[in-house]
Amino acid sequence: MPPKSKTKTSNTRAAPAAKPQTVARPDWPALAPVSPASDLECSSLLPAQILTIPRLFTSSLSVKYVAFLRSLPLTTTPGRPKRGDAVRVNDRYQIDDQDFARLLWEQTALKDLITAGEIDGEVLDDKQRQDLFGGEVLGLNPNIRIYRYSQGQFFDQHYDDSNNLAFPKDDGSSVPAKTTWTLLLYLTTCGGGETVFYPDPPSRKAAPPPPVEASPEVGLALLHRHGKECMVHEGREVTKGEKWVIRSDLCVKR
Ligand SMILES: O=C(O)CCC(=O)C(=O)O
Ligand SMILES: [Fe+2]
Repeated sequence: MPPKSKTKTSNTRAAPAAKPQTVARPDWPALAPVSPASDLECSSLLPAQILTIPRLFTSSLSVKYVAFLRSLPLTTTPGRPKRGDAVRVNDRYQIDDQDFARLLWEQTALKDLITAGEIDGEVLDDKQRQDLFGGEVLGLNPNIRIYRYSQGQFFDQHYDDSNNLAFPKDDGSSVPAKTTWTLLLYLTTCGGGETVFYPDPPSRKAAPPPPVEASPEVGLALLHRHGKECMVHEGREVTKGEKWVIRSDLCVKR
């Protein structure tokens, strides 16, 4: 059952990423057709905390991906989470795939939109962009996670941690990096399944601001700040259909 109360759980975290599988890379379908960055917009759902890019994946690409992702060996959440880990009830596949992370970054409009730093129609300068993304953006975390939530499945309230990694460069070397924002790319529209964020009250005595909800939409990319400045959030129970998500993170130089 999903949580009844919407009160904030103080220190629940998403379980740390499991060790990437040492299996062959999936034969990911070509990332086409995609819309050019000039046809898309990056807007704030909550300024400096949550960004959205509708139609990052076209609907035909999303449909193609869902059909392909079904063929992957997804694993249903193992029973009880470890102490302190959030309850997540869904089917998941995870792989360390730097080539796919690079394609997802470069062949969709993501790289152009994020590095151009045009948000809500305003172009950020270098300093503003680095402040927003937590440093010099390198690309996407090679740790790719695929989620399928069927009816009744959900991801309980938690925070997402920032992780350190060695970010792979084209020449085979790597740069010290850390993750600063979560990327959720929704491939389907479903009943329920909203990703809901609970902003902190401005002071201890103030009433908590209303939650901010994002409903899964075909091809919609959502980015949210994580690590120290992560808001408590959850994936609400899916009530109809299936919710498919590709998850990665923005990486910056450490
Ligand atoms: O599926 C969702 O809506 C939320 C996923 C999430 O919070 C996570 O991957 O950490
Ligand atoms: Fe999360």
